Amino acid sequence: MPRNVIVGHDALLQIPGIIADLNINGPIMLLSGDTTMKTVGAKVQDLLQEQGFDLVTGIVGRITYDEIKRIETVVQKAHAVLIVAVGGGRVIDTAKVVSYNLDIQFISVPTAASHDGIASSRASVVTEAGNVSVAAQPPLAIVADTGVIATAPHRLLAAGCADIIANYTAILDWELSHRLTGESISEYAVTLSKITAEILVKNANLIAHNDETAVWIVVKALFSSGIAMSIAGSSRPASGGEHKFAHMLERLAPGVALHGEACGIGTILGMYLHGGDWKSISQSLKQIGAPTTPSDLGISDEVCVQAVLRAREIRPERFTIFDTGITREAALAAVKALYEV
Ligand SMILES: NC(=O)C1=CN([C@@H]2O[C@H](COP(=O)(O)OP(=O)(O)OC[C@H]3O[C@@H](n4cnc5c(N)ncnc54)[C@H](OP(=O)(O)O)[C@@H]3O)[C@@H](O)[C@H]2O)C=CC1
Ligand SMILES: O=C(CO)COP(=O)(O)O
Ligand SMILES: [Zn+2]
Repeated sequence: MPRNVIVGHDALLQIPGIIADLNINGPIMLLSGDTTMKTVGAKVQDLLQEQGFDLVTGIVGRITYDEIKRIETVVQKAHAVLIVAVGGGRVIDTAKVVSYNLDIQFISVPTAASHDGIASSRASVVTEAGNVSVAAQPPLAIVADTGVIATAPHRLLAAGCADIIANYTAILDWELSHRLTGESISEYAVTLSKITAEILVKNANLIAHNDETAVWIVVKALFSSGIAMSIAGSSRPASGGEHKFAHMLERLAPGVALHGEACGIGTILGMYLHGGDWKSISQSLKQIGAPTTPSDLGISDEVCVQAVLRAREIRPERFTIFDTGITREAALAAVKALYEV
């Protein structure tokens, strides 16, 4: 669990103080993304350098095992003793794995409320066989500056909400697997994951505004969902069939959707296949401003059908509704239903 969680306006200003309290003895590695390095990354760099910290910077690319190895080498060459990760989910996940492998601490500084990996002890790594969920280091501290995050495009905030709404089907899938395959389940993780999604949906009208209140609500939900994953010791409470669909969609149509956007569509499909209230999932996503159909993403229905049919190829050991022998006709019907709301 993170030791320090700071969420609020101008939270970035507290980073030097947090690091000073650690009494570290050695350089700090600041990791960021291509875009975020030029804005928030540069701001954090200035703040730390003004306080005299010895700083090395690095840009993180696509999160693959090769990229993780590359960053590990950079961190080792710099003799860095702490990582400060400033960026979206990709940057934070990379820092989590690198710090775990090198046994050093890291601080999570999300620049967008776009994913629930802000606090979790898991990371999602892209491999040839699809995304794998690996054990990683939870952050020592989380610094979420609501002022900064509110300036990110609304698309990112909506994607974060969709990543939380995915908890509904992630839990249904986990319970299904518990009943059918005897997979062990954690009542605490299930309850926290469900409540997180419910609170978020209850506040959907506030989130549509994209102001600091909205960011505050979403960041708290992302944090809470990450803790559910840490309790479970796996991403199960927040990642079921809808995530397998999303990871397959990313493979079939790379870069067309943000992670959370693909998960949101996967959640409607998963809920439809479970026979649950998929229309209300779709309505909540629409209210928040997240995409709900393939055409919203600018892809064909057929790609979406293929992602439904091939979702079971991702992490086959994780049993979900997408692993129950879905026919092409059923997949077509599910994708068609996306346009009904
Ligand atoms: N470990 C876990 O439990 C979880 C992990 N994930 C993982 O997280 C990733 C998804 O996270 P997501 O954040 O959507 O993806 P990215 O980290 O790829 O970020 C998406 C885009 O948003 C940009 N961005 C970030 N912040 C800002 C900002 N303030 N202003 C403008 N642009 C910004 C990034 O720029 P830049 O070029 O700087 O990167 C990037 O281009 C996936 O890899 C997913 O698997 C998701 C959920 C849970
Ligand atoms: O994205 C996640 C939860 O939102 C977890 O990632 P995985 O699907 O890779 O386990
Ligand atoms: Zn996710």
